[in-house]
Amino acid sequence: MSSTDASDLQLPRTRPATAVDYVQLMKPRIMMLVVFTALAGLVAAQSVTGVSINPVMAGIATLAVALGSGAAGAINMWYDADIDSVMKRTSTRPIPSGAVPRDEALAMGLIMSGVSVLLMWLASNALAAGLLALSIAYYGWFYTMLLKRRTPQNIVVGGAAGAFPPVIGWAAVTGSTTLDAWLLFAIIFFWTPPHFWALSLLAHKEYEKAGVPMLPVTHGAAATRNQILAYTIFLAPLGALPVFTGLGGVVYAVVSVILGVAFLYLAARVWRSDAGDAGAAPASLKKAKGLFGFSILYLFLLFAALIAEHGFGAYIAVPGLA
Ligand code: HEM
Ligand SMILES: CC(C)=CCC/C(C)=C/CC/C(C)=C/COP(=O)(O)OP(=O)(O)O
Repeated sequence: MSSTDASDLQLPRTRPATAVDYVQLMKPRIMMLVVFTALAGLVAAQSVTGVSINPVMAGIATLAVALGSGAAGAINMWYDADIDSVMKRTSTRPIPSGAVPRDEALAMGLIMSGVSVLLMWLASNALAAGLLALSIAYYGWFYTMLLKRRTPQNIVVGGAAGAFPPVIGWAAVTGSTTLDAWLLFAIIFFWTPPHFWALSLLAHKEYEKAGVPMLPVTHGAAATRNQILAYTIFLAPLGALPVFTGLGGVVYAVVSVILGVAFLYLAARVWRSDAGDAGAAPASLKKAKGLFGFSILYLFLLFAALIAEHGFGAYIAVPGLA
């Protein structure tokens, strides 16, 4: 099977599926961060614009983002079953391990996509629902089916899928988007390359085996380390930019500057190392792993600072009682 055609791979069921398998199909840990960034957009929009939505509706809109993210994950696993069977990291996923048949994962992904978009529409408005549909299609179709197997820029262009959630949260409140919402989009967009390429330095042999043209496979580890540093140099000040638009206050300013400096330090350590090269020192691989782990903490803390600053008070505000 060519790595650009996965559509007719058959993987028969070889063991009964458990609830855990269906949860895993939704990429739950990634879903949590996706939901968190959407929640930050929702909370910040209420605080900045003074518009508040019914807390039950806010809860349903947040649930819709979770369902949409899970749906996109299931569609990704349906299409990528051939790649996932080849790579050690992904070989125990529900489809390659023979627990869930591919067509079942696809059906689940499609049904959940429809339900999530409909829920979002009912709970908020057409713009938020449209943006949610766009991000599901962006990850499930554009990134997974068109970009991933074709170009080493796959995750740069495809990264936009994961950058939509704060904009969706913002739109769910106001029915529109502003520069601040797109600034949050830009932060996640420029965060994605260092996030993923740090991991790809450790996993490049696996991607090579699976025929996926990730940057270290096509351009080598040194070029990947350069790109990681370049994106981080751009991301660090970008992460602090909300302070200058009024979206971020003192808490956000302190957090974003500390996080930006730490990210730069860790990216520079990887840049100076031989991580990803043939016979790389174990210490270098540890540095790349450390950068990958920190990238997740970075995004979590940055958006936690936004939520802290704009306050859960706005999120739970009951119209008429505020
Ligand atoms: C094109 C974009 C992205 C790519 C290619 C990518 C790739 C990956 C990969 C390969 C892993 C390792 C998973 C594992 O070890 O099994 C991972 C982990 C993770 N990613 Fe990303 N990611 C992307 C975007 C995002 C976004 C937008 C978020 C959330 C906002 C995110 C959140 C996470 C989290 C929380 C983990 C750790 C949980 C886990 O290990 O499953 N990622 N990512
Ligand atoms: C609201 C909404 C629909 C959000 C969806 C966006 C979303 C879940 C983006 C995450 C992108 C992601 C985890 C890519 C993983 O790459 P991969 O699939 O190549 O990684 P893998 O090798 O682990 O499968």
